Amino acid sequence: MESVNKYGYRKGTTPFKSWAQQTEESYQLQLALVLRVSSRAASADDPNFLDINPAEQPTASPETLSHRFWVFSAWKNVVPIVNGCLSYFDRIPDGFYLIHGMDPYVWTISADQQDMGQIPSYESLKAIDPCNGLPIKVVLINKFRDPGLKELRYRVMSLSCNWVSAEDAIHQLANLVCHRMGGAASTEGEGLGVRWKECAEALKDCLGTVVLPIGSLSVGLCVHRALLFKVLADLVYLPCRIAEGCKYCKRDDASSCLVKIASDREYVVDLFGEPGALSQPDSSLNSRSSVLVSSPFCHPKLKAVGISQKFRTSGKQHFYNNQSHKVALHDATSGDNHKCSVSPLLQIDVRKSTLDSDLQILDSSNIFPELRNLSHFIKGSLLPSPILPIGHGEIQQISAFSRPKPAMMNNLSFKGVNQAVWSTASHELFLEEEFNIAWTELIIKNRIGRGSFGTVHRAKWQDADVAVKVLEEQEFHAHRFEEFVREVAIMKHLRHPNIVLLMGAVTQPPYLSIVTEYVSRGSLYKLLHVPDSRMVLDERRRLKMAYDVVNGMNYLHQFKPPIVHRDLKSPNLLVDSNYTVKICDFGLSRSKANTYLSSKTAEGTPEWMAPEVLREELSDEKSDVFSFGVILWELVTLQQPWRNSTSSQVIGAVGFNSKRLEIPNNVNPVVAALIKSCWAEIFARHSLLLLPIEEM
Ligand SMILES: Nc1ncnc2c1ncn2[C@@H]1O[C@H](COP(=O)(O)OP(=O)(O)OP(=O)(O)O)[C@@H](O)[C@H]1O
Repeated sequence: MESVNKYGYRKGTTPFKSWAQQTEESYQLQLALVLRVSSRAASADDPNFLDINPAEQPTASPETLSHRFWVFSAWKNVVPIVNGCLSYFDRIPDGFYLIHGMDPYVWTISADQQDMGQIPSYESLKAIDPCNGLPIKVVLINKFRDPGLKELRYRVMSLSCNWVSAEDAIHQLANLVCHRMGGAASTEGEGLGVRWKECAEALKDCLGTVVLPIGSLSVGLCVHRALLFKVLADLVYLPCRIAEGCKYCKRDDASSCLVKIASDREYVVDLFGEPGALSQPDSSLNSRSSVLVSSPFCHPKLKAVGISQKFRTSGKQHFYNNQSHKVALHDATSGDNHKCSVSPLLQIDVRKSTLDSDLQILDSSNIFPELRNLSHFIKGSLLPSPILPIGHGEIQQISAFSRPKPAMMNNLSFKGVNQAVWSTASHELFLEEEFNIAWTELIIKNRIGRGSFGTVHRAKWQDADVAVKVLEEQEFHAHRFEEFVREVAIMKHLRHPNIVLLMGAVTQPPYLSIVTEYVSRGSLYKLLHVPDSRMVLDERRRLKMAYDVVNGMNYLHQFKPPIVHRDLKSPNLLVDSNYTVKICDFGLSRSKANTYLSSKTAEGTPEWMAPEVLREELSDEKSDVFSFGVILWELVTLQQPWRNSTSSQVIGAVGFNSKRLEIPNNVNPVVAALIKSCWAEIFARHSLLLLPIEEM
């Protein structure tokens, strides 16, 4: 084989091979590709093939996905394509890239042996001299190297708290993408292709590389719009795939986005003419081979196939029916601008914001790194997962985790406690002798605080500084005792720098107590609300504190089974000598939280509580997200939440009148957006802040 450079061109020349050579290689190559794709197609026999369950899907590497997309988008009329170019399963990873101006065929037949079946590496593309006249351009998706994309992601996050339906979300995302990538256009004849080339060339010059971050493109073809839309849709877990064909252009790499709404309906999203408009997948789309977007939800009109209700069944039918892959489908353009139904998950009545007002540019340059992690928390904490209930089974589950043995333990039993209160599980739990601390081992010092469940003292235990919370009630009612057991059981398995460390418990009345590490600066609440707090705690330190809370809460929410605090508030956050924040007081707080409307309305602390908790409705990790929003508000404003309102007024305002604390204008807009997203109604928090666990 002739010597070629790594981009598939003969060194110093344009690619050239004899006709016979090309035919032979072309045949071999197509055969190999067909075999490979056929083996992929065989997976359609798997009844789960189309099920959306990302947890079970191994995540493809950026190179693998880029390669697949590149080859398929360039060769889609040569080989049969299964389920579009990027499926619902595929999340576009950071590092994904799309190569323009270079044919995968040329690359493949001329690549070195070790590069066969590979995409040109990112490094080799990055090393191309942009001035060498080659038509190569690489569009990169990587939020870490792309401030434009980062900013778009923040904007989507901030928009998401106002979305009331999937349709709303799609509409705003499509507008965002369209607006960003050159605006609406009815045909590519309007010069978009030319404008894209000009924009790409200018960027190449300006950036000094052929690698163009997608967020920097001011003009985008349909394939770029589709990629950007999918990236943003992935961010908010809107099921989206990219398929061949586009209503507006006839380019080889024409692509469109399809979104899945409800469980068995998918629609093509318009990203050009009428951004956000949805149409049936079998509407006429241009592509090189007149192939229309085929959809497992939309059976070919050539054959009468019954409508299947089930996604899985539809998928199977789609793949069993050979013709559905590449058939020029009946043009069903009439009435294809379908206004989709609202997903039940999203049917809530929250305020709608106009896109214009949301399109304000957020200055990403002054985003502190900590903010990335705040978003991380909001995302991470919202992963769908069962809540830790308060029954015995869960305690057993928790106790399956191991705990290092403390240096010295005694053998106290529970003689003083009414045996009737012991359930089997909690009894077993407490019989773990390593856990008990004798009251006599504690050297009690000054009193440091008082909460609704007891008095807290500073003490020494085995030369360590500890805090001892002596429970108010020592004559235990069964219910109370279980609360005590619960808090201890939960805490004893937790190990995290942002969670107060449990040392043990005194389990013998009249000294029933919980012993934790001593955290020297006391509560965050006290620290924030003293007159010179702004001097002591500069903004960066306060954001770092928010990040600590994020970290600790993420740990609790990721715990198996997840732990919901339910009473997250600044008085329950302790600050150590290094200003590290540690979360405390969970366990008991769950039951306290449940009783606000019934018994504690007047004396409780509803200022941090989520509306659903105040209304005594079902709550989960998202309730903690709301409370975190209040803490973040306290950290940036240094004000006390609802300072001039009584508890009952707060319950009425937040719980029943959708009122929220005011965010002053001088708050960093990114932080303000984060706070607002924490304060969305629970359904919006749930459905649209289901964001991936990764750094923003
Ligand atoms: N481990 C600790 N180290 C240092 N100070 C602590 C520790 N635990 C609690 N405190 C202090 O004791 C105070 C009372 O704590 P406690 O957890 O009993 O009540 P609370 O959280 O303030 O109120 P409530 O229990 O009603 O929610 C805290 O505000 C804090 O200042």
